[in-house]
Amino acid sequence: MTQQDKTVLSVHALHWQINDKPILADIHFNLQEGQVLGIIGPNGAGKSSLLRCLYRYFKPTSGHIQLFNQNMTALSSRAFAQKVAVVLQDTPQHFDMTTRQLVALGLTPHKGVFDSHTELDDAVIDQALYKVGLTEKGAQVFESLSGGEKQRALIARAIVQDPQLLILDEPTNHLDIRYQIQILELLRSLKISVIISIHDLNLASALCDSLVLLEKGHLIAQGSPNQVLTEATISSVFDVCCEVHSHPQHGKPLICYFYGYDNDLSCNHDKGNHHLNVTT
Ligand SMILES: Nc1ncnc2c1ncn2[C@@H]1O[C@H](COP(=O)(O)OP(=O)(O)OP(=O)(O)O)[C@@H](O)[C@H]1O
Repeated sequence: MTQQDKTVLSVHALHWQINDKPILADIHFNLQEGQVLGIIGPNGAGKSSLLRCLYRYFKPTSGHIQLFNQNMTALSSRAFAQKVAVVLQDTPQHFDMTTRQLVALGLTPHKGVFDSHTELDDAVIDQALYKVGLTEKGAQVFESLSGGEKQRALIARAIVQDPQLLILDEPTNHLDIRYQIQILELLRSLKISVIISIHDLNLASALCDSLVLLEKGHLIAQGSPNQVLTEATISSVFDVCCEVHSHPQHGKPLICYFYGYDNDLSCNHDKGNHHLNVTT
């Protein structure tokens, strides 16, 4: 297989604007097969807008997105849904639907109009519920689940969809720390290509193969966590003081933040001696 064959998604010179207001400018990156790519950046940087372009909710103003070396816009909705699953932060309300019924919706793109529900379908749904730790919640009404349980149910639906590319907008939002780690490790274990937007930089460092850092709609850095998560870049883009160490377990960047932002602050990077110029 050539390197080009292994490129799942290729974004080139992507621009998106709305009401003449540029939101994304000249974004370009590639996603390789089986990799987890994290989209990071401050509030309003354009992470969700970029993902919306990738799952075809927004039409880019200009630029190209190729999925498996094919122009993404050329795919039918059904063909797209067979390849790409999406997990969003704000989901439409699914009144009266049980968790199991919601997860079963993931089968839809692979079913013909007259195909019936099979024992194998049930096994696939059981397996997905088990993977996200919701075996006991299958019969419960989806809307009555906690925020974190809903999030995990939506991930189970995406697993059932059996996509080649999974796009998730802040999948760890409602999750406690154990489930944040567990869900991201689960996504890695699926061995499919994944794009997630994520706020927690330490989680992004630990569990993403590569990162794309956005600021005000521009691509500031991309590459491995070691390449992107430097003290200078983090403090400039996120306007915080920090030190970056090597994580004792996996060796990737571990970011320690400094506190005291109520007043004027300054970071002294030159001396590697970060301090806040305030009394707290
Ligand atoms: N439909 C829209 N109409 C007008 N402005 C929009 C629209 N969608 C996004 N924007 C603007 O685009 C910018 C980027 O928003 P986006 O939601 O993509 O950022 P984000 O990085 O996901 O932010 P957050 O971390 O806060 O979720 C924001 O300034 C937002 O107000």
